[in-house]
Amino acid sequence: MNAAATQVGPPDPQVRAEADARLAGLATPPGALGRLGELGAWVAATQGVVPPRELTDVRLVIFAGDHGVAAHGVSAYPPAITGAMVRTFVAGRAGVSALAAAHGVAVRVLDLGVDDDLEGVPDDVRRHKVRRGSGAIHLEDALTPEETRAALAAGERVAHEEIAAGAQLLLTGDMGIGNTTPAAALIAAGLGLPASEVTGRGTGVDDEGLRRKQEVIDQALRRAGDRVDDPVETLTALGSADLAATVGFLVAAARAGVPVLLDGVISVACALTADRLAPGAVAWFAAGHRSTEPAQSLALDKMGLEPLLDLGMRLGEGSGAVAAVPVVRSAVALIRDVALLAEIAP
Ligand SMILES: Cc1cc2ncn([C@H]3O[C@H](COP(=O)(O)O)[C@@H](O)[C@H]3O)c2cc1C
Ligand SMILES: O=C(O)c1cccnc1
Repeated sequence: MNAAATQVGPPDPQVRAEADARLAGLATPPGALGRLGELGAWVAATQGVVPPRELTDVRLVIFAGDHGVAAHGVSAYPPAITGAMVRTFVAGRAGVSALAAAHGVAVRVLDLGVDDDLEGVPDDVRRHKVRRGSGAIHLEDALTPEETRAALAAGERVAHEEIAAGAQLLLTGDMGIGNTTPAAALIAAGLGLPASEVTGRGTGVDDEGLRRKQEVIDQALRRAGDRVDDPVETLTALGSADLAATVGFLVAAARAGVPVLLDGVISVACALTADRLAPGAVAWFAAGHRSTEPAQSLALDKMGLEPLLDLGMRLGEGSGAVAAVPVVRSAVALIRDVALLAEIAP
């Protein structure tokens, strides 16, 4: 991954204009499709064709890893859950597995930094591993600079593999106890906000846990200092292997011109960081849902993204993105299949 920020061009503006014109000509009153209309036009522009093709190949990649902060009282659950959930994704029995099966979304889980060797789990899951666990970000860097580069490159490689295999729409998911802490820190760093504004309850910490989590984020931001001005340095200081890989994946998808549906606070923190690394990348992203985590809404506002769903979800795993796939498919069906008013008007 080239650390120097290089601009990413938007979905084809001419195709977008053609899609907007088709939308305006459909046998529906202007604006009657609401945001479904705009969403269909956006998909057409990302594909470079009007009407857009049906989204038959939709793929979710879940990046898993452990986080040193999890040993410091920032989560309602113990770190051992991370490895157990990786095995549950492999078995197809997690929350997101049920949604993905219902909506025809392929799921791939990758261990970038789980603090467990995950013996017996398929090699494909483990072959991108960068390290076991990431540093406790209030006390030390999450990663070495070499590990950050390796994780960014791994995410980039995975995006290219999925695109080469035919992905038309990509989704990102996360698994890692404690990961809402580095995600909130990345958002605080990217938006220049204090810990008090970005900290949420994650898996459901009590008031004492929330206070500890805010202190950890505050201490981490103070420790990182002005390194937060650089997105790669931010990942080294405040991120993790799984988050850095997600950033690499998002940058590569945007550069390759493949649209991405984002999930909750972890996915959105990585999208914000990807857009800092590759300005303009955000034009290839849509927001699947609004999470209850405050940092997610702050980052979505900053990126100008309006979530498709608002169901009070706070699961992660890519679940909010997968739940929004039928909405995206609905948008495509409308702009593809509805007659033009000119064809039917007497
Ligand atoms: C059983 C279980 C399944 C999950 N699936 C996703 N998460 C979510 O919760 C964790 C983040 O929240 P925090 O920062 O508070 O630890 C991540 O693992 C995230 O993927 C889960 C958490 C648990 C306990
Ligand atoms: O916003 C999310 O995706 C989220 C919230 C809480 C816990 N895990 C994930």
